[in-house]
Amino acid sequence: MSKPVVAIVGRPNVGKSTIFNRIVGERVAIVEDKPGVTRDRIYGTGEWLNREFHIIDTGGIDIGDEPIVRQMRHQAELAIDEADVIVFIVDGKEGLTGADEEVAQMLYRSQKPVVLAVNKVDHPEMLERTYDFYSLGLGEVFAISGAHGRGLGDMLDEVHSSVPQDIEDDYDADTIKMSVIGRPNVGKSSLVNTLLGEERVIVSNVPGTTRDAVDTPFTRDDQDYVLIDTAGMRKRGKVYETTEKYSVLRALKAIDRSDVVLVVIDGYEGIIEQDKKIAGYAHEAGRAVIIVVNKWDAVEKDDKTMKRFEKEVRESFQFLNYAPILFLSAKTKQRVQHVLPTVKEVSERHNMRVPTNVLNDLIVDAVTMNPTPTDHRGHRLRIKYATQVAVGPPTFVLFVNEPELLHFSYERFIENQIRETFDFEGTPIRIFARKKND
Ligand SMILES: Nc1nc2c(ncn2[C@@H]2O[C@H](COP(=O)(O)OP(=O)(O)OP(=O)(O)O)[C@@H](O)[C@H]2O)c(=O)[nH]1
Ligand SMILES: Nc1nc2c(ncn2[C@@H]2O[C@H](COP(=O)(O)OP(=O)(O)OP(=O)(O)O)[C@@H](O)[C@H]2O)c(=O)[nH]1
Repeated sequence: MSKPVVAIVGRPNVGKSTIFNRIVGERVAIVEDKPGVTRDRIYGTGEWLNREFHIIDTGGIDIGDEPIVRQMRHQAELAIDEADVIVFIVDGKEGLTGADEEVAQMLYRSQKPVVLAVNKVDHPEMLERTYDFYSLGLGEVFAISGAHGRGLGDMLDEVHSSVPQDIEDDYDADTIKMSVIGRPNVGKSSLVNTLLGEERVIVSNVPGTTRDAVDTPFTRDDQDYVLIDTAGMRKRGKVYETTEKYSVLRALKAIDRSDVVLVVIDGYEGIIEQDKKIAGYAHEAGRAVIIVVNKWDAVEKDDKTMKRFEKEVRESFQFLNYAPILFLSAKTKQRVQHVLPTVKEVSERHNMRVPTNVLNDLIVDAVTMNPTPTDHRGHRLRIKYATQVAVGPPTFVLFVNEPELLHFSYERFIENQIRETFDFEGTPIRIFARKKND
């Protein structure tokens, strides 16, 4: 199920980041605990009434040195193009401004669902400051205080009920949904074109999903695939589309709807921080991942170049240690024929199930080899049994005496044991501990 996208817009200083942090706060902290994964403060994941959503603070998208009103216009455009629901924040302390009115008109015309929130209403006696904002014509006005966390629940209820019903994907379960992501200019469009132009690929004209994205379904060797959001790669010439932060947003949305993600890096230019960030999202989302080193034709090579680059990839993307690496050239088509078979393989592993008895034998052996940790009180982790509870990605639950005793390093050890026994190349694995009393 794909997550709806909620965008926050509003003038500088109205409290967008404060509200963003309130909504994603704890989750960001959890994510940052994991090694190798970097997060910025503009995209986050929130959850309300059991539904997860992406949230973007458009104020953090750097749109260049422009007068405020123009920047706001770009931010609103971006929100209108990309979001399923827009949260428009205004400042109850300052009151209604001309810039607010201009943005309100754009949002109104877009016909996207808009939730209007008046921030900095820190005390009930300030409620009357919200009345002016009804004149914006956006319906209900939610009084909130980002600083005190007041009113956010009602606001999120409204966000929740404003999510359009038709954003689910409707591909059949056997179709492999894949996307090609990466920073600008690494060759994503070229790779897609080469893949689709390959012999024996039958591209169908079926339009994509109910969303604004344009997907490309095709068939190869009797396997149905769909390339998610290939139109998203087109440059549409809007100011914000050239910014780095925007390309992250596109990637996020595509990742969300995919089973398998091809993370493209530029073999000629090398790896930069932005590549890691984009790859980090694919990993966190639990998708199968293939690392594609493109433009390999342009690299001056000796017999060690590939090994050296591979080492660099492994060091830069430690959290993706399970991902196969393909060196290829979208331009000369060299080794592009390996892409779809690899996509199919990793997709199968992403959906692989391990029999419970085999899994438990493995755990017993693992514990014999490397005893479970104890804490400072001498309490030892005891794993009573394990079971696989989900696929896509394979997810295992260990039933234990005290879940807190399962530390990252032991979890990693168990993961490695699972990987040594079963071929899970290409897919992340999740392991959770649950308390089980005797
Ligand atoms: N009194 C009051 N102040 C708030 C509230 N929410 C945010 N502020 C303050 O307003 C100022 C701006 O908050 P930010 O969250 O940085 O605002 P922003 O809209 O993200 O600002 P930009 O990053 O410039 O776009 C800060 O000084 C906050 O402490 C609130 O609910 N009440
Ligand atoms: N030498 C070489 N050049 C390539 C290869 N693939 C793409 N290019 C070139 O790299 C440039 C960018 O290619 P695109 O396919 O537009 O890259 P993109 O990642 O889709 O770029 P954005 O749309 O900006 O995100 C173009 O000039 C391509 O011709 C390759 O395999 N080898």
